[in-house]
Amino acid sequence: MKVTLSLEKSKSNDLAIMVDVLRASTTIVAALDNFKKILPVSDKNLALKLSKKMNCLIAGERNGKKIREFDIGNSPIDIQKKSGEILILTTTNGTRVLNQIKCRTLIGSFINAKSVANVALKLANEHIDIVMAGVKGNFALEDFLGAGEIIKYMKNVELSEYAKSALLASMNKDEVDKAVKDSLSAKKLKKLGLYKDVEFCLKRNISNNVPYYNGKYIVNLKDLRNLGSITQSPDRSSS
Ligand SMILES: O=C(O)[C@H](CS(=O)(=O)O)OP(=O)(O)O
Ligand SMILES: [Mg+2]
Repeated sequence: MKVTLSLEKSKSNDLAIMVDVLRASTTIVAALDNFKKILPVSDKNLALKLSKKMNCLIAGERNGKKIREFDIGNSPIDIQKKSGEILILTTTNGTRVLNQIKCRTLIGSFINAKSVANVALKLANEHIDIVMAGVKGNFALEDFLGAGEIIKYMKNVELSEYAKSALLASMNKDEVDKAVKDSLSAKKLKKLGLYKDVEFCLKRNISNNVPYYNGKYIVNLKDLRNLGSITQSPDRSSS
């Protein structure tokens, strides 16, 4: 099994794991405790229109700040106080990057690293590409270290040098925590009074949820019973 690392766009036709530690991936993992499925939307006006038409909760932000007309922002802590059938979500990077990936896609973070690694190894045929969301096309340290945390749980795989670098960089938990807390994304969230989200996003393996994006919705694969239905890449021609 080959494991590679990319920024924004995926190099795999087999399986991708999208990582957006601060905060979209963490919010998506946390939201699946109380929502059946999540509709990731890239455009905020479309998201608002859909939420009215489908009469469901809408969450999202731009540049870290809650979008004014939305019910909540992109906080993994706040989303745990809500529940429902469908959640509509749009964020600055994570949902946009998700909609650009054409192969089967899981969503990973620090809070579900072990579970997403295990499911990825069961689902992939030969190539897992971990796709860092980054920030508006730029490298984001927290996504690199989050990818490394996931790779930690992938034994007997062939790592690219990029993937190996992420693994090496994520070995020391205290150093990882300090680096993420000092990251540009974390500093932005701290300025917005959202530092508690940063601390939450650094918790290790508090969730077994494994979000899977089927080209329309994000659903939870945690009990593995659904695996049989997703052996092939979804048809994303319409998205
Ligand atoms: O909502 C977030 O924490 C970030 C905002 S920004 O990228 O730091 O401006 O968005 P996300 O899509 O979760 O990376
Ligand atoms: Mg981010």
